[in-house]
Amino acid sequence: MEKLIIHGGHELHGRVKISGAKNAVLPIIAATLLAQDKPCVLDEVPYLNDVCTIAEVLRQLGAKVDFNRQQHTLFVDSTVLKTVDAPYDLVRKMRASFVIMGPLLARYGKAKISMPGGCAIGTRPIDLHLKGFEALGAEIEIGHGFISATAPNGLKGTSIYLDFPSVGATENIIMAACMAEGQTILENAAQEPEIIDLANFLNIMGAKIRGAGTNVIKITGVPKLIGHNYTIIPDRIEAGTYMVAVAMTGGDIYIENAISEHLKPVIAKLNEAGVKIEEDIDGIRVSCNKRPKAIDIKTLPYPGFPTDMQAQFMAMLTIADGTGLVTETVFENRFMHVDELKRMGACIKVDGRTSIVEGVPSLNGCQVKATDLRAGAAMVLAGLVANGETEVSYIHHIDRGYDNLVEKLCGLGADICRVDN
Ligand SMILES: CC(=O)N[C@H]1[C@@H](OP(=O)(O)OP(=O)(O)OC[C@H]2O[C@@H](n3ccc(=O)[nH]c3=O)[C@H](O)[C@@H]2O)O[C@H](CO)[C@@H](O)[C@@H]1O
Ligand SMILES: C=C(OP(=O)(O)O)C(=O)O
Repeated sequence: MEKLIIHGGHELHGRVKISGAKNAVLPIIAATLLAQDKPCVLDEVPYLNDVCTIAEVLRQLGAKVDFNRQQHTLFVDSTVLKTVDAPYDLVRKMRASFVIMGPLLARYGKAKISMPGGCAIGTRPIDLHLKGFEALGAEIEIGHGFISATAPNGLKGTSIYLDFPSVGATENIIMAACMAEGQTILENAAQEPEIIDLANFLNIMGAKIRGAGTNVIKITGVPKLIGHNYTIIPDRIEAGTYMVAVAMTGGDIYIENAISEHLKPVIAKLNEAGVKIEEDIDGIRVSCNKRPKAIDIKTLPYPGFPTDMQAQFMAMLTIADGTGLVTETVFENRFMHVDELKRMGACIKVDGRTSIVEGVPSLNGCQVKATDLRAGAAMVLAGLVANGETEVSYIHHIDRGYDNLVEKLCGLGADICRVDN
């Protein structure tokens, strides 16, 4: 089993370049399934386990997929597919692969996908995706671990109100509606930058989508989409993770590619904690020369504070000056990092959806595990400031979402390596 070994206590200095966004590239790779003519070439594709998994899902459907890891490009030719069935062994590896249902349904009027199931951070139902498909005229059947959707006469545009601004449901419904007859109006839609990136890609392929990035998205169906090249936006959560790293270790780094517009709540909260942040068009400079101040955070859908930054901020609060409250409203079980942080000497009490984090002067390195992707990032951050050695296991979770983490942190002066034993 691979592990990360970290020796804490090094300030971070230098430059780090942010990779393409995991949560943008995954639905965009799914969207390539809509291209009936011409292949797509995606640029700034991060090398992540999740990208490899969805690429494999597309290969199983019959697409030709070639991932050039060095160039960060992904070639996808989905013009001819051989099946619309996605098997359990791949979908279970990554919930986000369920986002292929919308494009398959739009293009073929049918799709059969293994139930994605829950994951460590919550039960993560897909009822909103399915209600959207049904509103567009699809019939849904669930049985034997699979979800089948059929629309033999094609999908028809309609009005859909999402009970919650689900990111995945917004993406799946946009893609399903792209080739539906007439107009679809999606209300209470998710507004994340990754939704805008998906809509931009679909529009370049010939779709007619307006309003992405607001809570009302209008999609006018078109008969056909054509493959195109596209560059993925930088990963705001990766950028935010490096920002918190400096807040914890001290130092001064420049984060190339980071888009401050996408990081407003993260920047506001770091400012409140006393971290210095300077924004320009090429990136963000972050510096810190004292212990961060305790702050309160509450996760919310975009443009609120991102749940995918909650664990990293909690790691920061464990060594902050004062007591901070962390309230998680998006996922019901996203506090698994608490027990791991406590192993390192953190002082945290959980009360329902809120954690009360009393900052301690220092953490102590020990053996901990990555219980999910961002919890794993939080353990790495804690290890960067802890006394002595921290060993983080179950790092396959971290490899789902951080491109070249070890190399990037070493480049900033951290003492971290990957070992296999
Ligand atoms: C690949 C990807 O983009 N993943 C992101 C996406 O996940 P994902 O798209 O799964 O997140 P959603 O926005 O759908 O989920 C948010 C909440 O809505 C609930 N829900 C969702 C769908 C549904 O049909 N029914 C339902 O009840 C979920 O259980 C959860 O409690 O957005 C999350 C919220 O910002 C992020 O943490 C994930 O990193
Ligand atoms: C929860 C996350 O991702 P996913 O939806 O892919 O599990 C995440 O990126 O933190």
